[in-house]
Amino acid sequence: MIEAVGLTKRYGDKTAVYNLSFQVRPGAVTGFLGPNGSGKSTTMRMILGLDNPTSGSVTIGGHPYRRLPNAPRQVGALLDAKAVHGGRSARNHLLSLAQLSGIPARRVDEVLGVVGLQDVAKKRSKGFSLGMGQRLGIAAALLGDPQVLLFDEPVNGLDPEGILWVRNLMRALAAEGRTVFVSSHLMSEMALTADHLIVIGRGQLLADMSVRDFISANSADFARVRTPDTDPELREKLTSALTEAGGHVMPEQDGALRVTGLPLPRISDLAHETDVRLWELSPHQASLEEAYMRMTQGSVDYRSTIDQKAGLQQPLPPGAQPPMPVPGQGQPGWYAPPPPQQGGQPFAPAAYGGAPAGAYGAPGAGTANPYAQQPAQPQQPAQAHQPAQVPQPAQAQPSAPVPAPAAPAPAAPQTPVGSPAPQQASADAAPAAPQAPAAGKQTAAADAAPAAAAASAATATPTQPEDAR
Ligand SMILES: Nc1ncnc2c1ncn2[C@@H]1O[C@H](COP(=O)(O)OP(=O)(O)OP(=O)(O)O)[C@@H](O)[C@H]1O
Repeated sequence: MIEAVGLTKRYGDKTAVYNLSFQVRPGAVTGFLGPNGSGKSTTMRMILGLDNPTSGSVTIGGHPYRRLPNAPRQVGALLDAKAVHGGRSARNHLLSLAQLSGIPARRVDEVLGVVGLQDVAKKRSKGFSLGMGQRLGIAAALLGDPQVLLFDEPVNGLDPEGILWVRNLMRALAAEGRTVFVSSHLMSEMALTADHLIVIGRGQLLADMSVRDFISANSADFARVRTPDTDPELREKLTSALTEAGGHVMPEQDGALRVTGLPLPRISDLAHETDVRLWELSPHQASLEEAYMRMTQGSVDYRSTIDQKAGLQQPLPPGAQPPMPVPGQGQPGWYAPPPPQQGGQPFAPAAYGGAPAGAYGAPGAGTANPYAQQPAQPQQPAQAHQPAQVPQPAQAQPSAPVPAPAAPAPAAPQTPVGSPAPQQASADAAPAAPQAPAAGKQTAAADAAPAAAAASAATATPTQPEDAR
């Protein structure tokens, strides 16, 4: 179990993490969510002993990482997949990590197979795509068969098959009783992968609850009502009747109505009484993304502005109107989930069918390796959001966001890990790191542990303390 108590980290006058307390329990996938710059990576680095807390503490199995007996064999992590020595082959990279911790070479080949890189094992990693690099980082995290795993944006750059594979991997690892802590900006993915969520905003805890509770607490159920497209008057008539009855009606871009405040039978009765035919009346629960937007909208530091294209466009002629928003492409200030079955509601994992095969439940074991033919297409990680709004009044948040500290310093943190390799300073630290971090990837944290990279991936020790689980 990972336990943070009053964890605070300041960089000069920038408070990256403030008074954060939470537990990450074994046997579940715990998602770690928060807007850009909210402190997720900083928190993970403190968990791994790469940054010292300004105050508070964080332990794994009751010990700070640096005092964990044989830490590399208990904790695996993927923090920065790009931080590898590009001149080394994937196999040699893993081999060097394995040798540090006495892991047999055959384990290297095992994890290469688990992540689907066996066919490119001898290729230099500098030629790897983003997704292939992520797979290599995940392989390094798995190398030691650790009980505690941390993944910072593990699906970044993975293709759909890779995303599905990571989802199954995380769930399989948790099902084996391991502690799995994973950050992601992909809400739809988190909804399918995580059991529990820890949400932070501006370094402070916003929520610590199950995914189901999080969605219930931060969204309102609503009904979707559609009247015949052929008769717009019916829509107006029904809107008036529903509003008079105390309902809250919002038009959706495709012409349907989103109704809150009235139960479905009442909506049906009102439609009947006003002689309005319905083409649809369906119950809906908001998605995790919508609930997340609602919770974190007050904690977003970096927001897009409208691109005015100053001096680059002809002004509109007098009397001309700017183009209307295109249905389905969104419009500022309005966030409506897509219609059901088109991404608005998470697909049930069972929909993917079939038990995953292979180690850690990796699907497609034994199938052709896509990397032997062509690299994976990187995909956009987090989307740049317009400030999202949902048509419900904001819910009370469990805690107020941290008062905005000093001017934003969006410098991305760098980690010295090429593998999961958190550094270790204790006397029982693993030998010095065999890998030279990629250029520019040296630790930026002045208080990072001295170099003695303990590959987070190391063989499982038969004497792992139970409390490390
Ligand atoms: N070494 C550092 N020195 C100074 N400021 C830092 C350092 N590391 C992080 N910060 C700042 O701390 C804040 C939290 O950063 P962090 O990288 O932990 O956020 P994050 O939630 O991981 O963001 P993202 O989702 O964009 O990866 C940011 O404002 C960042 O600029």
